[in-house]
Amino acid sequence: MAFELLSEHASFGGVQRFHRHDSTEIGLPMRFALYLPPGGERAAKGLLVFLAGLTCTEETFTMKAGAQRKAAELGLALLMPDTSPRGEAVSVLPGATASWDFGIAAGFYLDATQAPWATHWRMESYLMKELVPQVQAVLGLDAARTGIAGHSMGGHGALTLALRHPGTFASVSAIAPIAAPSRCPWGVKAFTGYLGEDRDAWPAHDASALMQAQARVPYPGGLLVDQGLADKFLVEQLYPEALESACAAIGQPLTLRRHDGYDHGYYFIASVIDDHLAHHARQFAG
Ligand SMILES: N[C@@H](CCC(=O)N[C@@H](CS)C(=O)NCC(=O)O)C(=O)O
Repeated sequence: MAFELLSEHASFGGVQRFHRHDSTEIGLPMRFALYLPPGGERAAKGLLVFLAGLTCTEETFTMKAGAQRKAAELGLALLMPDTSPRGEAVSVLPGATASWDFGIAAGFYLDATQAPWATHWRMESYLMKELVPQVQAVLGLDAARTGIAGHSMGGHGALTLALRHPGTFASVSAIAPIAAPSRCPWGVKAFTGYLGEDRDAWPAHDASALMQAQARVPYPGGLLVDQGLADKFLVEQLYPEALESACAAIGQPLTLRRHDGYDHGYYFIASVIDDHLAHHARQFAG
């Protein structure tokens, strides 16, 4: 595997790196960010994959969440992938750049089945078969020390990938996730475009529907979800209550914290990120 190094920056005794690599699954070069705690690759006690939301790149969470301080303290590596394929080959596709909630920067962490997206919009296979295993190999870490988290569209990604790939992650958490995409405008637009109009294909990528369908408790160590109550997307797009009732129905422990006054943005993420890192580190240690 070849990760081209684009830049690196000392950070809290560790190093923040930005990389590019040729992705086989996407069929294009992809960028990602990787934080290594003090001691470097082989010193990391765990890996947290953090998936960002609509309009974001691999830089957004990396630069705005302030997660490196706590990651250094806990000895965690952080992997921040990009949110979709990019570049000339895909920006020419009709609809790829017309809106901020579909196409580029809106990959929804799934493999599209519909033309023209199915060729490159393969974010699930990219993460699960390519990027995460390659980074785990570099760090010498396995599933027992790998967690996944995300914000908004990335919260949807974290929850759905954790439920669709049992045994791949030790822990999962989300901040303001799109918890029931089949019933919100962002999700309906993305699923219609990427998965097609036949709604039978949608529940397999809907966190609340997936949770409801689990035969046994998938994450006995518990899920952590934070949601701001001044989030302008809460009522129309996020549906944390759907995830809450699905977890209750199958007995999945869930800590869903609702925070007065916090909006959808990175000031909220920065306010709760330390708790998310601690949530994952606790489960790696166990
Ligand atoms: N562009 C949208 C907002 C999109 C948005 O809030 N994106 C979230 C994820 S869903 C985000 O993290 N944006 C990047 C940022 O805040 O830096 C709007 O005009 O309302």
